This record gives sequence, structure tokens and C-alpha cells, in this order.
Amino acid sequence: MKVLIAGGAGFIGSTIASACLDTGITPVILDSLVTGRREFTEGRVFYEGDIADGTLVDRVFTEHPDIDAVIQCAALIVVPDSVADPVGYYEANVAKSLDFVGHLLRNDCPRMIFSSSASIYRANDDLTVDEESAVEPLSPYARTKAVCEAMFADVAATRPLRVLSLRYFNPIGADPKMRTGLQLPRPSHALGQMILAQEDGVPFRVTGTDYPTRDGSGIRDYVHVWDLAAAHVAALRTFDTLLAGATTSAAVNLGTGTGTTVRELLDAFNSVTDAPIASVDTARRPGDVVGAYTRSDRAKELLGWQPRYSVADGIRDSLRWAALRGEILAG
Ligand SMILES: O=c1ccn([C@@H]2O[C@H](COP(=O)(O)OP(=O)(O)O[C@H]3O[C@H](CO)[C@H](O)[C@H](O)[C@H]3O)[C@@H](O)[C@H]2O)c(=O)[nH]1
Repeated sequence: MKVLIAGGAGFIGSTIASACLDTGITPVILDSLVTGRREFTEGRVFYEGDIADGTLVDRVFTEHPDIDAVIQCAALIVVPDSVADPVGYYEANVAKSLDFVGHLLRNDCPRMIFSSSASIYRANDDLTVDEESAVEPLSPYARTKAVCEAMFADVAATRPLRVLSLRYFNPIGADPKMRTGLQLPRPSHALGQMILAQEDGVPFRVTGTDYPTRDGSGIRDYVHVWDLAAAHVAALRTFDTLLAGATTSAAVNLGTGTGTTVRELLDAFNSVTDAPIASVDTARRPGDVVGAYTRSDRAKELLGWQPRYSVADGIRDSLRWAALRGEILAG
């Protein structure tokens, strides 16, 4: 099997490419390197360029007529940036994805897996969501994901391209073989900030302590990126069973089913590391939400996928990657 991974030089896309290689699937990577890293494409089939570039996409399919499916991970992902630059986010995530779909249809690509996000949901009062939960994105970033899902479903309804949207919860960790990991040197997300606090010798800032959770801090469903990657391999293998007949598009949550608050994540961090960090309580970040975790079994039922790694495993792998990152990535 051969799969085109758009955004395959990014954190999640490059990890999916590694999982494909490990299971006998050949990845072909298309990435503009706006945020992706050339180092993550070394030894892999790689086309540098934009998903909206029809000439380039045509060339990829001409040179690889045996591509069976596309995984569309190419996107900008930083929520506050999307608030500051909504035009740029809709352009990159929605307009270019629409162009890309046109290129895929022209090249008779029959299958697409779309990197969607659990941030599109409105959570229940118990802070859980499943695939039937209301879609009510609260940031431009999340809205671009919801718009893309709806757009792809409309295309899939009448055109020969079936689409599976995988709604990721919060990815942590790195490829356990340390081929790839988070490319950013100073990530803004919770675990990244804990690692930076440790490196800088400063307390970790708990941003928001008045949320309706068991300890007042925000709750998330942290899923190991290697588990996410394995879910894509499972989705490729089961795609034609899952999306058959009148079912032209579908959505599946990829989370662990366990909610972890920021304070619990910090406790887990401090029990994994030999250099525990302190914390200070601070105000909420602008645009931040209480969060949610999945209550759905759909990924298990449809993909035969279950997460295998714990939050502690994810923290360990993130720490290992943070220590190695400087050797693997220049700058
Ligand atoms: O320094 C920090 C950073 C985060 N948090 C808290 O940790 C929780 C999780 O925050 P993250 O930033 O780790 O996760 P989000 O779900 O808020 O956002 C993440 O997922 C989004 C998509 O869902 C985007 O990709 C975004 O860029 C990425 O950070 C929140 O309660 C947040 O307030 C802190 O307490 N301190």
C-alpha cells in the first residue's frame, strides 16, 4: 500500500509516516515546510510544496500512480495565532484544503483520511464527548477543522472520494524510536511548558484554576502520538469496510477515554522525572476552554484500535525527545 501524507514533515504527519514504514506501507510526503522539518523527510519520498499547488499534486500522482489513499495533516494548529490571524488560518486550513480536494478528485484518488480535532465539540456537562456531540468550535482554528469536515462530507456525498475524519484529542509523546517528535523549540502547550519550566528552572504556570473540574484546572484527553499514528494505519487497513455503500464519510474520535486535569498532568510529570517542578496558579489564557475527553468506543469498534500508551509513557517520550531534539533538528 502507498499513501500520500500531506503535512508529512510535521509532528503528527511525520510520526504517521514512521508508523506506515514500520508496517510495510510506503509513505509519500508532501509538505511546504512552513512548519514541517526537512530532517523528518530524510530517507523518505518527499515533495516540497503546497497542497494547493495543482501542478505539483498532479506530478506526485503521475510519478506515483499507485497511491491508494491520502492523509491530510497539512494545517496550522496554534489556537491564539488563529485568533490573531483568522484570514491566514482560513486560507491555510480551509481554502488550500478545498483546492487540494479538487486536485485529488482530478487524480482519481478514492480515499482520504483527514486530521480533525476534538476541539470542534461542545462538551457535555460531565465534560465528555462522543461523535454525536454538538459541533460548536470556539476558536477560528477549531472552526477551520469543522468547516473542512463539513466541506469534505459534501464532496464525498456525490463525488468518488470517501473521507474519514479522525478527531484527535491532545497528542503527547514522540515516536518511541525517536525518529521524529515535536519540532517547536518552545511549545506553548501544557506538557511542553512543563518541560520548558524544568529547563529554565522556573515554576510551571497553571493557567486557569476556576474551571468546573475536580481540581479547578482544565481537563484534556492526552493521547500518545504513536497511538494516534497507529490509528491511521488501522484506518487505512479498514477504510473500505468502514466506508462502503451509502457511507461516504465518517468521523471517529481518537482519545483514551480518560480525562486528565492540568494538576494531574503535573503530578504525573513530577512522578516521571527526577527533577520535579513547582507550579504557580495564574489566570486563564484568552480563548481557553475547560476541555473534554472522549466517551466513545467507535475507534475500537470500527478501526479495531485502542490506545496502548499511558500519560506517563507520553511524558517520558516527550522528555526523551526534548533532550534529543537539538541533535536531530538544526535550529
Ligand atoms: O503553560 C500552560 C499551558 C497550558 N495550560 C493548561 O493546560 C490545558 C491544556 O492546554 P494545551 O495548550 O496543552 O491544550 P489545548 O487543548 O488548549 O490546545 C492544544 O490543542 C489545540 C487543538 O485542540 C491546538 O493545537 C493548540 O495549539 C494546542 O496547544 C489547558 O487547561 C491550559 O489552560 C497550563 O495550565 N499552563
